[in-house]
Amino acid sequence: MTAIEVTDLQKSYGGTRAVDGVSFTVAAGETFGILGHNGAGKTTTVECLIGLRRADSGTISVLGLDPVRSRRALARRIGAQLQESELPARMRVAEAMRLFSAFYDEPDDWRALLDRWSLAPIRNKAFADLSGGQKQRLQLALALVGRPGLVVLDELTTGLDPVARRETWALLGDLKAAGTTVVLVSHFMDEAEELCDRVAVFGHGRIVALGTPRELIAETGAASLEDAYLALAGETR
Ligand SMILES: Nc1ncnc2c1ncn2[C@@H]1O[C@H](COP(=O)(O)OP(=O)(O)OP(=O)(O)O)[C@@H](O)[C@H]1O
Repeated sequence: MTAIEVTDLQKSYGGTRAVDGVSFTVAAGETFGILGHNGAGKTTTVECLIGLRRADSGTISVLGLDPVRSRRALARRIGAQLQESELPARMRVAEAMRLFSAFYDEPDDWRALLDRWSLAPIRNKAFADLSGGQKQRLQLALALVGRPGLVVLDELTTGLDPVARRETWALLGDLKAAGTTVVLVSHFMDEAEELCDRVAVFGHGRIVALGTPRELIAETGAASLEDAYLALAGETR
């Protein structure tokens, strides 16, 4: 089954072509990585996927829905952790979890999620007083509280310490085992190699390579996805 189908997506901001004819599909249960240099169009693409931005042209289907026309219906079925999303400064961790769980018909147990994401000890802290990594973990727990079938994670582990990063990988492994479809935007090639079934390498608003990490490594004759990425990225500059 196909979870996401994107065909010839185009999006410009004024004179800047952020996304310039991108097409890809993501199968249900797949972990799909979106890689690429700063400004390659990754965030714009995922924002179009979840209905936060309207594409100039092209078609997008997410869980069988048009993300712009069915934005509210889709919001109940997907979880998103985006770069730099903010909560009210004074909102406390537990309060945010309780509030978000109320948006969904069959939410996960938010108290259990606090434990799972090591947020229980800071449950009474205000959002403004959290460290960058704590904010990140909270955003992720909030993205999962509705038990979504699809999660979109933009720079999931940026700002996390090495231990928290590995813990997050393990939790993502659990999500995958539960059959959740994951779209993961990342600058970490070790993360993409470990977690993703397939990756798309973006360059200047286009997909310049798409395949399993193993395929991209074989195609470029590299020793790792990081080396394969550097070889591919060199071609896009
Ligand atoms: N709101 C905006 N207004 C104008 N230009 C924008 C806007 N958002 C993004 N852009 C431009 O669109 C292009 C693609 O940006 P986008 O954020 O999608 O890239 P990205 O691959 O996610 O980058 P990064 O890795 O730095 O997060 C860039 O040239 C960026 O400057």
